[in-house]
Formats: sequence, structure tokens, C-alpha cells
Amino acid sequence: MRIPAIETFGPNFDSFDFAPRTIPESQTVMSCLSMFEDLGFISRWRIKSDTLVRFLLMVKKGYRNPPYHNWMHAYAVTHFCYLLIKNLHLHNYLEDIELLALFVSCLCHDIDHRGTTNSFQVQSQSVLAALYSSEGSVMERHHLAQSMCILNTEGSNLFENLSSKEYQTVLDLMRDIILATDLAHHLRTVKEQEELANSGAYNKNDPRDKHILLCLLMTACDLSDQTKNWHNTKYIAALVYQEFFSQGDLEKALGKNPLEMMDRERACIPELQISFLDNIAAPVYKILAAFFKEAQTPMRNVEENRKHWVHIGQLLKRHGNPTQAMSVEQI
Ligand SMILES: Cc1nc2ccc(C(=O)N[C@]34C[C@H]5C[C@H](C[C@H](C5)C3)C4)cc2n2c(-c3ccccc3Cl)nnc12
Ligand SMILES: [Mg+2]
Ligand SMILES: [Zn+2]
Repeated sequence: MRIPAIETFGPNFDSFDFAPRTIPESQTVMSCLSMFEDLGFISRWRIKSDTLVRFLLMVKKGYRNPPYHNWMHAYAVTHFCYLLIKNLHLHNYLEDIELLALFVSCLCHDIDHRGTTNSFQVQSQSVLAALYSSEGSVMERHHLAQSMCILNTEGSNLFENLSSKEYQTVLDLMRDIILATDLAHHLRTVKEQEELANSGAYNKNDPRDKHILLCLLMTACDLSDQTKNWHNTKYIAALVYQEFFSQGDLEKALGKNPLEMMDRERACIPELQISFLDNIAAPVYKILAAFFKEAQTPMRNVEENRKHWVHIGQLLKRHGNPTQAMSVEQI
């Protein structure tokens, strides 16, 4: 099968400023094929092209269609992983199999997401909560389980030609990486990531150091919509708050009080986004830039986007009732 050259998808496809959501959804699977090829994964891991196509189609089909946590999110996250591998020379920090696990985890990390949070699973006593709430990270454990199902399906096992040792390693890595996408987990480990980055003493032979770096890179991919232009950032906020406010509506219907960020009556999106950037997103790209000098652009773009939110917040204060929940279309 002919896999298109990566340049087919635009001259700046491998630049941090490229916005992957400009790729039409109809071309995303082909684009993933080209990324696998361009990263050398197909030959390195002897991936059969029909297996790869079936795997990609199964993963894409495994996503539902909530406003944000859909296939296009997975595609955008995977594209950022491609950018990291291409621009940060990660081969000097991680083994080949760890890069493969990271890239495949990006594709799979939110499979079968319902557009609701872990706490909503527990609150609503969902089937997934019954399965996983005792261990925590309910949704992430489900995304992992769904990913394993696809890999265990005849004809879509991407890792069919890996040795049994490599096979076990890549699944263990996918488990760690996909569970690391729970932001509550990230907030527990971000201090360690910062210390490792600032120590300048990263040791590629230390499994702990490699685990910490892989978690940082996965979160950097998951939040990467914040590292693009303002138009993209604004659009993503509209999608995320559509999901959050729908959950808030459900919680109210269940007689529960939603978090302010989930409550369309109370949420002030600019304020909430400034605190999301300050407390969660910006530190990730600051730490990434501390690890890799080539990662200045994503960090600068997040700072830029914060300025836009501050400006929007001022406009709202001047022209509207600051607590009035701005309709997401008005952003
Ligand atoms: C733009 C944007 N805004 C976001 C605003 C807020 C939160 C969020 O989960 N906040 C927290 C705040 C505290 C401590 C923890 C657990 C809970 C309580 C909820 C995190 C996420 C946001 N987010 C994500 C995203 C990334 C990973 C998983 C799910 C999502 Cl939705 N991707 N993009 C965005
Ligand atoms: Mg997730
Ligand atoms: Zn995600």
C-alpha cells in the first residue's frame, strides 16, 4: 500500500506552530499512517500495513462523539507527540520502545470517553465506577482496557511482530502512560518532574527518570491545544465547556451541586481558563522547556494565550456582568 509522504500534509506539518485540527477528519487516518512511516516505526517494529490500518480504524471507531473528547482530540494529541519526537531528539532520552508506547498511547488514551469526569462516574454510580473506582482513575483504566481489547483482536494487533519480552514491555509502558493522563495523578507528580528538569541530572539508564519524563511528555501532548494559536485555544475552550456544562446539567438533574467550572450559571470561562493555564498547563510547558531548549515555542504560545484570556476577561468586566456565564459562542 502507498503511504503518502509526510509533506503531503503541509510544509510545516512538523513544526510546533502547526495546528493539527486544520487537517480534515477524512485525512487523519492517512496522516497517522504517514507519521508511523516517517518516525520509522513501521520498519523498526515490522508492522504490517494492513494491521496498522485496521488498528487505526478500530481506535478511531472506539471514540464517541462528545464535544471535546472525540477522535480529533486523540489525533491532535498524537500529532504533538510526533512533534516532540521530531523536534526534541527524544532518542537521546528514551528507548525506541518507549517512544512507540508513547505514540500509541496518545492515539488510545481517551478511547470510549463519554464526556464526563472521573468524579461523575463515582457520583452517578456508573458501570465504569463499579469496575474501577476502588483503584481510582476510573476513565483512564477504561481507556486502557479498551486499548488492550483492540490489541488482542486478531488482525489489529500492532505489536504482533514484537518479541514476547518487547510485547510485555510495551503494554506495561502503555499502562503507566495512559494512567498518567489523569490530571489528578499529574498534579501529584509535577513537583518531581520540575525537580528532575531543573536538576539537569536526567539519567536515561534510570527507570524512574524515564517514567517521570514519559508522564510529562504525555501530559504535554494531552494539553497541547493550549500551545497553538489563539483561534485554536478559543475553539477548544468552547468544546471543553460544552462538555463541562452538559455534565453540570446532568449533576443538577441528579440533585447534586456541580463544581463551578461545570455550572453554566456560575462559570466565568476567562477566569477559569487563566487558572487552568496558571495551575496546570503553563507549568507543563515550562518544565518541558527546562528539559529541552528546542521546546520554547509551545511555552511561549501558552503565555500568549493567557494574555488573550486576560484581555477577554477585562472586556467582559467592562461590558457585561463578570459572573454572567458567557455563552461559549460569544468567546
Ligand atoms: C482547556 C481545558 N481546560 C480544562 C479545565 C479544567 C480541567 C480539569 O480537569 N481540572 C481539574 C481541577 C481539579 C484538579 C484536577 C481534577 C479535577 C479538580 C478537575 C483537574 C481540564 C481542562 N482541560 C483538559 C483536560 C485534560 C485532561 C483531562 C481532562 C480535561 Cl477536560 N484539556 N483541555 C482543558
Ligand atoms: Mg483523558
Ligand atoms: Zn485527552
